[in-house]
Amino acid sequence: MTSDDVLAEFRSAGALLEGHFVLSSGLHSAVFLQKMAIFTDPVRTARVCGALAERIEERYGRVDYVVSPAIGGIVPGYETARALGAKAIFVERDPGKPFALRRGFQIPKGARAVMVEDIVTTGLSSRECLAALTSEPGEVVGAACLIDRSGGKADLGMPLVALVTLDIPNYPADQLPPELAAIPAVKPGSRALPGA
Ligand SMILES: O=P(O)(O)OC[C@H]1O[C@H](OP(=O)(O)OP(=O)(O)O)[C@H](O)[C@@H]1O
Ligand SMILES: O=C(O)c1cc(=O)[nH]c(=O)[nH]1
Ligand SMILES: [Mg+2]
Repeated sequence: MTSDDVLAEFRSAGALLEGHFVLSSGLHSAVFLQKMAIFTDPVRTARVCGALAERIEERYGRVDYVVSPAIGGIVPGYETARALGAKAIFVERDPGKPFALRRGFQIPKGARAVMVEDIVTTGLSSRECLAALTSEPGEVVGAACLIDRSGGKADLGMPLVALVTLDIPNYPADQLPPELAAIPAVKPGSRALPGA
């Protein structure tokens, strides 16, 4: 699947939104990739995650576990794990707490794990997910995502395989371009904003 094919999936699913969005990082953007519009369609999700699994296998070889950050990472993590023949687990957080593995999830000794994220913007959620895995007995061999919207600039401290790389502008709240400031902002994701 080429980048254009993946973007065509996002477009035809209605997942490419334009407006004024507050992202998980607190940055603002005129573009939002509403991945849930993809994940509500299991057949489309299998197509896209199957392509990601191929890239993961090419880059990292055998993968036993896929670990994803909740909520957005759970469905693509599961579907990518299915295509890889791996297990799927996720990290989640209690309000105000860091990501953690719960529910008896672990990466056992000798297992090779890949962190699968839906969208990477600043890489913050991915880094927080990886930080929750450092004391696991198994090895995290790399990271992957459907769309890296940082233009390849996000630093996860380990290799990142992206199905598509885009460079989409983001703005701090006090540096909005006038056309964005003129539109009321919405915050689609699950991370609480500071002070909320
Ligand atoms: O690279 P970053 O700057 O961290 O941004 C990307 C993150 O933002 C979204 O999660 P969000 O916290 O909005 O919640 P969700 O997973 O419930 O959609 C998305 O699922 C990524 O996890
Ligand atoms: O940075 C984010 O929070 C983010 C951006 C995006 O395009 N899609 C998404 O689900 N989250
Ligand atoms: Mg997320």
